[in-house]
Amino acid sequence: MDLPLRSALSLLVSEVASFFILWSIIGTVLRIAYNYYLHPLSRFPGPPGAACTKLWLAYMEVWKGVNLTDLRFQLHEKYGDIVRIAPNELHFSNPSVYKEIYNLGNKWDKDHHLYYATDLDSFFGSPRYPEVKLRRGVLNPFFSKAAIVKMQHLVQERVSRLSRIARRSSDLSLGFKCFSADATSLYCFGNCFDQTAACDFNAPLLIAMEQSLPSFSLRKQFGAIVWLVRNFSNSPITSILPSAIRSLCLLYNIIDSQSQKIILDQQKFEETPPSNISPKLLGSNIGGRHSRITARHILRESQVLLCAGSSHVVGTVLMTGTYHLLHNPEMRERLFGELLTVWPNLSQPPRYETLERLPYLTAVVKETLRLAPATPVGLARVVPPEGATISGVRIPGGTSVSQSSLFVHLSEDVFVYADDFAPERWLGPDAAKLDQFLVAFSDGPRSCQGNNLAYCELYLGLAHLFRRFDLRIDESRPPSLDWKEHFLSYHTGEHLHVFCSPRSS
Ligand code: HEM
Repeated sequence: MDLPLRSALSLLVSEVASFFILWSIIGTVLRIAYNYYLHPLSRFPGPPGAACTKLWLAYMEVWKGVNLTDLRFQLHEKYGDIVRIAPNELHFSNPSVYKEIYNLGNKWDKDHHLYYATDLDSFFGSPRYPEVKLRRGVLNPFFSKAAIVKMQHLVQERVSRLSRIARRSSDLSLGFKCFSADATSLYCFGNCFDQTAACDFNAPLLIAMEQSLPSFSLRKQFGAIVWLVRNFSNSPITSILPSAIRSLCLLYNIIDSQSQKIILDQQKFEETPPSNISPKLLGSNIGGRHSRITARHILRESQVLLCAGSSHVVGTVLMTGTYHLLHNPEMRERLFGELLTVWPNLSQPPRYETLERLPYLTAVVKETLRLAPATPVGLARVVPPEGATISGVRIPGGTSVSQSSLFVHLSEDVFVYADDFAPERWLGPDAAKLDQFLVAFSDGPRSCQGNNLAYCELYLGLAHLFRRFDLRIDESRPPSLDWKEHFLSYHTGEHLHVFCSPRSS
């Protein structure tokens, strides 16, 4: 190529590039100006940065390392009950608003900006209610109370194993997660992942799950990460990625191999049908984007059911309850005394239905669910095109709205001394009124589908631990409940190490 032609071409390339750069700068400035001055939400209070761009939240979370839950509380203190936390997003603080957003009448979509960081292919991450309705329908009988009661021996078996394995100074933060992963995998897939067998509960699946949580903030901003992990989790390229994303790749690989086993066993499942989820999902016609569920979908569902849905959350709740009980000897003794009334002989553990009727244990379970930061994130929903009235204010269609359950659970207007662990509050004369404010499983058409299984694991987990063992915190490693929001709560403090001395009778 001769020289004049080459320089003409490079001039053209640089002019086109400058044009696009200039155009995107003008576009960004115009978008920011629109968001700030003309956007339908511009009348709502909030930090100016949040009104201009959703990168403000990313900056606070990723760059400044702020815990989003703390930030929400601070913003409400400064700006009032309704805060514009992103250009198109409102967060509400008044606890009475929760049921206005999350209720059976509102078939509102989940906001895909939040959920694409989970996995849009799983039904948890799938934003549109009509797409998941059929799939929820297929699984409903499987997660019903009656089904859980019938299959409780699977959970009993795993909690007994946890009790056999717990030893001197056990890491119960991990132990509970292992128990829940085992119980859920056994219940859902007929195939126990046997995480409790790992030495000192250092199970690779649970460790990878925990260490991958901080990647959530990045995934939320850069959807490509989810795609990358999903398609290249085995590739050597992953070695150059940040450690939280490497853990996510590892998690995918572990679940992938476990799920392959499930899929291979499918034939066996079909011959022994009653208990597991895979054959019910596999091949069932679910309509929507995917007309039939394939083996690949099972992988996605397994990941959500096992990690986000179950082991991490159930584990966090059990750990929080145990932590508080171990710091309150009177409560521990009261619980033990009540358990003795239905479980006098150690070798004959009661059934779940019996435990469920114990008032104090029930109060402990409720109080634990209230205080544990199970899902601290604001579960964002999109207001339908016709708009909606929330908290007496007209909200335009297309707005993303949310309220973190912590704004209900920690509200002093609802729960007196809300920061204190006080199971007694669930036994007083006003207790029945409080039930509507326990929203750990959320509410409405996208509420937790595994809540019956979760309750079964919580009752059996706490009852077995406190009946079978004399427990004492390992003071050489003082535990802390500190955590940071990464959709779920990421435990940043020391794990709960407990001396577990088996009771003789
Ligand atoms: C204490 C334990 C648990 C808590 C606090 C909890 C809480 C929640 C919450 C708040 C949601 C709503 C999420 C959203 O709106 O995006 C949810 C959804 C879900 N949970 Fe749970 N969960 C627990 C245990 C379980 C268990 C054991 C399972 C089953 C193995 C399970 C399965 C699910 C599923 C499938 C969904 C998605 C429902 C949908 O998107 O339509 N969860 N859970």
